[in-house]
Amino acid sequence: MSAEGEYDCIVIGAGVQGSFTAYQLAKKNQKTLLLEQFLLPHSRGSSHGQTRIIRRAYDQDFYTHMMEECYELWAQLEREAGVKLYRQTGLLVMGPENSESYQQFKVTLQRNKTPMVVLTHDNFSQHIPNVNLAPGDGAFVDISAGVLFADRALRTVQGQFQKLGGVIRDNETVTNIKPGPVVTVSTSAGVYRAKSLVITAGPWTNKLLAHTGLQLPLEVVKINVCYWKEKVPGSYNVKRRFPCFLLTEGEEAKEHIYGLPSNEYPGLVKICYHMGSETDPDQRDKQTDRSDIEILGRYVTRCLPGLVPEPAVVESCMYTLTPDRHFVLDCHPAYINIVIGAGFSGHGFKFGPVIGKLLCELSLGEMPSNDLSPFRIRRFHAKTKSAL
Ligand SMILES: Cc1cc2nc3c(=O)[nH]c(=O)nc-3n(C[C@H](O)[C@H](O)[C@H](O)COP(=O)(O)OP(=O)(O)OC[C@H]3O[C@@H](n4cnc5c(N)ncnc54)[C@H](O)[C@@H]3O)c2cc1C
Ligand SMILES: O=C(O)[C@@H]1CCCCN1
Repeated sequence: MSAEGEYDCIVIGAGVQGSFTAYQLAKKNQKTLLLEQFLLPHSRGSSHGQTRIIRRAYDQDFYTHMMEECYELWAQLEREAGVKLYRQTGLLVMGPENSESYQQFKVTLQRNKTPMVVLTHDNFSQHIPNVNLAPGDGAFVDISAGVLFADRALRTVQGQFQKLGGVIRDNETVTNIKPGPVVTVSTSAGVYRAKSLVITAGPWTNKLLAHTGLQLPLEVVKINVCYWKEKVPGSYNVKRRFPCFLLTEGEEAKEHIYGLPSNEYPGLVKICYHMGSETDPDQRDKQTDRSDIEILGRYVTRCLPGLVPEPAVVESCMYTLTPDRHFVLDCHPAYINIVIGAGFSGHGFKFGPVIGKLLCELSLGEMPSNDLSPFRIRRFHAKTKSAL
């Protein structure tokens, strides 16, 4: 297609997944439009903030496998744009030695021959000062893990997309989608047509899918992003090689507690709980539940004695959860030229480059370069409410 307002592909949502998808499409010479409801950059979705964890440590092989290529794609983008997007810190994984969840993480890394170091109670504090390893807990370090500079990554990939001729229209909300061999997308500012459409709308996915007669079992929750003050400045700093960490489960909680070394805000360590309470993405801050902060406070008191046990700064972010916490990467069940990337369940940032590649392949009708069976819509079976 060549007339103005006509594209090969339209991508809705300029978070990490939509931005990487648009970039991959432009790399394949597709005339691509990336639509975003808010002025960029913004902090209303799931991709804002300075940092995210990147890791190979997972409790399922398919994620660890996907990360192989993904690390290479991150490095490729760094080279292409001449920016640093990743800092290696290692990821300290801790959890009850005999629990299924901790063992799954450990065994998955071992099976995949991922570089790792197992720590013992005897040598733990020598390697990781200022952290108390609970009695009965095991610990190991995923060596290649680290921190991604999230905001910078988003700016970079959007910039590369534009350099390839891609068009970004921000401050433009998609108000309607008319499926067909040529998809028509109406926004607050105009009407566009394309051969294919990719929906990567994060917490707003079901609102957009309603125009296509599909609803997915997604739950949107607000996460309190907490920063905790170091009693002695620098003691948990990235420059002192303090790692990212992940507690698979613990005395305080069933869900993960995780943290990143102090870096973006001097003297403050980011530690969060991997769960929140349900929210409407348009009224996020009406959700004021702070029970996660109480859980974190108890954990900090018990295990991180060098931190003040109440957060100095609390920011907000949202997860879009699927029932099994695996992503949705698939074509629309009724319209093959509408592709959906959703439900990243609080762990999708690190996969951005590979997800962009996969969604691009789906929208071009190519054979996906990864096995997408864990991510297909049909796994929800009866839970998928479809009016089709
Ligand atoms: C606190 C927190 C910590 C996390 N930590 C990690 C981590 O350490 N490692 C990791 O890998 N992942 C992590 N994640 C998860 C990761 O950040 C998300 O999986 C990822 O950002 C999801 O990106 P997205 O593009 O799907 O969604 P979003 O970033 O929400 O993007 C969707 C975009 O679509 C736009 N949009 C929606 N509707 C419309 C419309 N009608 N018209 C136009 N535009 C529209 C929205 O405005 C938004 O910009 C974390 C998430 C949070 C919240
Ligand atoms: O994706 C991640 O690596 C982190 C781990 C813990 C929960 C939040 N996300």
